[in-house]
Amino acid sequence: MWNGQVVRALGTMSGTSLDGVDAALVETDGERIVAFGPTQYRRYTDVEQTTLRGALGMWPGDDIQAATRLVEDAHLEALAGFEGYDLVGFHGQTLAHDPHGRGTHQAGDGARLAQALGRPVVWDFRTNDVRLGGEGAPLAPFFHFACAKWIGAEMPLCFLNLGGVGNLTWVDPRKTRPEDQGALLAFDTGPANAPLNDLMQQRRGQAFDKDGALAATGEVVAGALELFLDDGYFRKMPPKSLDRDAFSDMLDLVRELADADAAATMTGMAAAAVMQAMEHCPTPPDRLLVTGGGRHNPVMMQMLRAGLDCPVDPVEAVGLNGDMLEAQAFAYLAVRVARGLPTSCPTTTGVRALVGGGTVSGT
Ligand SMILES: Nc1ncnc2c1ncn2[C@@H]1O[C@H](COP(=O)(O)OP(=O)(O)OP(=O)(O)O)[C@@H](O)[C@H]1O
Ligand SMILES: CC(=O)N[C@H]1[C@@H]2OC[C@@H](O2)[C@@H](O)[C@@H]1O[C@H](C)C(=O)O
Repeated sequence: MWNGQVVRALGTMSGTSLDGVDAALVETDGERIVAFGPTQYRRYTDVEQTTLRGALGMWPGDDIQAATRLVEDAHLEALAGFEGYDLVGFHGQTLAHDPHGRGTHQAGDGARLAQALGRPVVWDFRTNDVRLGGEGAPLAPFFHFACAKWIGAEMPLCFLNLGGVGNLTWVDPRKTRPEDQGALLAFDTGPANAPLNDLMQQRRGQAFDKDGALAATGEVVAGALELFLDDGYFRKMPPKSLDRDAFSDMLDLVRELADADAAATMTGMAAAAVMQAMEHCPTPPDRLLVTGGGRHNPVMMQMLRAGLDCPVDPVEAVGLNGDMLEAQAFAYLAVRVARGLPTSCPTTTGVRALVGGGTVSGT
């Protein structure tokens, strides 16, 4: 399908923070980014968020009909305003991720979306990778490689996504293709915003620590931070990936702390996980470009800047859109799947061979 042609692809992402659906248009042939197009955000209501939260950890066959329906309907609303696109990359909502056990589960039926939209929909991006022994995540790295080319980078650099979970991609833009040996190294760094959000919900009834306001008034408690960094995940060599709630018991580490110190310490944990992760880079990167909601948190950004040897900037510094990068990634990956190009490789997910993840529904 579309061999070598530039197509207008719409990508969607409903991330681990459960805040809403991002949708973005990318013009690409599946190799080169030609242009970025319009974007759209459709927030989940509080009721919808509660339903999704209740479905976390569930698998196909469990009682997830309401969650699945609302994910599909929210996507249809997010996509309703777009015109003139050729196909859709539909990530869905990850409810459970256990790549070495039960697999990986993204809620939402791409075939239903294809029928409703009258366009081909590429979906279920992670299962093929897991079947071939991969982590099934992260998948954005092949897109990060294209972004590195798009910004004209000449030396190795890193992309860091600070979503619910953090993930890091080291890219060598001197390579020709993302699947070339030595072009990419990628993995999940650890928890980023998800446990901090859970803390804010428990202690303050707020969805997140806006602008790091609470953390800014507290102190990082070294003992709790050390216990956190003792976790075997940080010593594990990449590739490696995480479920949203893999570190949910880290809330116990700050249970005795006052709210502000607890928020500062959890922000410090997210930053420290990234610092540990940077040790795995094959060569020191020229710079670290940050995407995802955590780049809006000045306390988290300041901690990263203080702890790393390279410049740390939001991706906006190079003209990219940090709120939409993941949605754009799934637009790009959809075109790769449609063209039969790989979307992951041994150094991004640990998969045994190059694999193109995803099912194409509709014509
Ligand atoms: N102004 C802000 N101040 C502090 N934190 C913020 C701000 N804006 C967003 N965030 C954090 O970013 C989170 C949303 O990030 P993002 O949308 O990248 O997550 P996601 O895509 O759902 O996650 P993932 O990439 O893990 O799937 C919010 O839940 C919040 O914790
Ligand atoms: C299983 C799953 O949905 N993982 C997400 C999650 O959110 C961030 C991190 O954990 C990353 O591994 C991945 O998403 C991004 C988009 C990825 O696959 O690159």
